[in-house]
Amino acid sequence: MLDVSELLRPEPAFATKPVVQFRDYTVDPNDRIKERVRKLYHEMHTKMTVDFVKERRASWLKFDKFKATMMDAIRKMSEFLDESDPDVDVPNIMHGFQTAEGIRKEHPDKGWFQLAGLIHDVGKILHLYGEPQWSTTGDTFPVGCDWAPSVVYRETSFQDNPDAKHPVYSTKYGMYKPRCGLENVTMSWGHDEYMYQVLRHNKTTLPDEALYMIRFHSFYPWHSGGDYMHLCNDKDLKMLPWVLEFNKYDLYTKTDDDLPDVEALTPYYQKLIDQYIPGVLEW
Ligand SMILES: O[C@H]1[C@H](O)[C@@H](O)[C@H](O)[C@@H](O)[C@H]1O
Ligand SMILES: [Fe+2]
Ligand SMILES: [Fe+2]
Repeated sequence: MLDVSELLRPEPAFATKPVVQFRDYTVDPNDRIKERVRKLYHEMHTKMTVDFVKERRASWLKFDKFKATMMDAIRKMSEFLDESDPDVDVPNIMHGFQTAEGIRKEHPDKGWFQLAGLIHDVGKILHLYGEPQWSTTGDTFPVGCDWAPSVVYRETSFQDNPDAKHPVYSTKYGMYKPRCGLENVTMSWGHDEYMYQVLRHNKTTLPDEALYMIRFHSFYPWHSGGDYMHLCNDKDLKMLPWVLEFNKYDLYTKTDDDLPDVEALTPYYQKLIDQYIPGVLEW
């Protein structure tokens, strides 16, 4: 018999555990990691307003905070543990290399894709320079319009967000026009948008597909939830398959057990950095 679920989203052979065990956001007060995750999103969903995002963008998008090469920034991720992630309990540097190596195995010819895998979460360096975890990590969603049903903890964690009472922001389209395109949508502030903007500011030669994956990889309510399609234009729909291809490696290579040998892999990825985003960058 044909199993339709396999047609919809085939389970990748490389997944480090059964796919249903990833992204488990059920609530369990006795589970240390589940409580860590729930509390982080509660704070995010309470405080992530249009005004907050405007203010953070105005500050971070000056790129006057520090200077570092991409490899230095990657190495900094060994000091960072993502508290929003139910599937990872080791420093984030491991996850970057796991993602990149997963991509490299199946797309050996696409250096740009592998590099996108390595750097996609490096925007979390925000936290090492003062940004709280709740506005650095976690899934993203548009601000300035109603929160869609597939946002995690949608029913229980937005009650105290001031935008819930706003006459425009609380409506389906909010401050947006139908099919305005995601590039014209203001996303919740976090590591995706920051990394995308850092790459552009520093004139990366990575292709559009890579930039798009990086910018929207945490937008699960869209790429996996199927929500917010009313804000998408043709470009977004054309890019969606790339975001989903990226997501396979981002999510299913996560494991705390089989950790990559960062030193041994560094020379290979340094070459890709030299090709696509060389030198000292402004952050
Ligand atoms: O907890 C994770 C983590 O913060 C990831 O980096 C982000 O991309 C995911 O969307 C989120 O669920
Ligand atoms: Fe991420
Ligand atoms: Fe990631």
